Amino acid sequence: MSEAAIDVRGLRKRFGGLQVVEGLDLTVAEGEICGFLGANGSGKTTTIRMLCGLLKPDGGEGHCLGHDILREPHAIRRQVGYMTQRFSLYEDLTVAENLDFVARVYEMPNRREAVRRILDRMELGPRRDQLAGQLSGGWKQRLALAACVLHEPKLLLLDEPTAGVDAKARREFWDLIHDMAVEGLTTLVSTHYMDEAERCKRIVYLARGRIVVQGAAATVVAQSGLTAFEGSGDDVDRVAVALRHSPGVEAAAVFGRALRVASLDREALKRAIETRGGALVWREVEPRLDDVFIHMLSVQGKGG
Ligand SMILES: Nc1ncnc2c1ncn2[C@@H]1O[C@H](COP(=O)(O)OP(=O)(O)OP(=O)(O)O)[C@@H](O)[C@H]1O
Repeated sequence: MSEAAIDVRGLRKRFGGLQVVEGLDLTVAEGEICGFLGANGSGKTTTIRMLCGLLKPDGGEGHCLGHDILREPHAIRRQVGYMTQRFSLYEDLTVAENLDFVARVYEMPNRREAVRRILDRMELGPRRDQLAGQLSGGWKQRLALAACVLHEPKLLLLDEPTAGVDAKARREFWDLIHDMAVEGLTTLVSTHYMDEAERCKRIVYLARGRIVVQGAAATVVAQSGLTAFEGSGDDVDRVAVALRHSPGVEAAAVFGRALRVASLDREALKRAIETRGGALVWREVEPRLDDVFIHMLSVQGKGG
């Protein structure tokens, strides 16, 4: 069993009257890609900032990369690459100049070689002399990632790194994360995208500053207890409206000519389909990760 890169217990943080993180235990193994999920405001960013020593927890203890999170935040910061939601690049500097600047901040020996290596690694070489401000969203994120890993951190903390980036660029960004995991880099990444959650070895779901579910995506789905049905036909939108307000139906979503419904209450869901399922052709399907998250978000929304 590999050593844990992150191992914290009972983390707590309060802002004014708001308890944002409340007794959070988290272990992430070395080389693991761990997805951090949860509704807006559930405490993901706050946790990430406590882990990398940017924010002092009110309580709790533990280690990040073998360093005590309370006593050795500086040592942790040196070995962590942190990409914030609003990563700022110097738009009027070129790609290479931005990276050279970061290398200076980290006082890296042999800066020129380090920048050349990372440009190659991230396939940014052909864009090295382009102004950062003129890059597309996907390339900007890739440059931001390059800047985060330039000093060869052991842990990457990525806070919604691909928000607003197109599907191809997002997929390539994740390919890079997986390539680096092979070399032993640990990643904790917050995301609201289900396809990204499915690319993590393990996901951790946060609600009101506590972990409520964690495990491999397939395990989380299998343990959810949800039943899902799919109906197909011409009248899906009208049937969706009718079903959405039926007892026992937690979610009803239209995908093209298919209507997907899910519930924890199998019998109530079947009754709803029988009475309000219209002329659609219905079949039971496997629940998916998005069904599970919509379920958890609705439970939270109802104060559960
Ligand atoms: N410095 C701060 N001062 C006061 N309140 C804060 C501060 N930082 C965060 N909060 C509040 O703490 C709560 C949790 O915020 P946090 O950014 O950790 O959530 P999140 O899960 O990352 O959300 P999102 O998915 O929207 O990024 C929010 O209600 C936020 O407004």
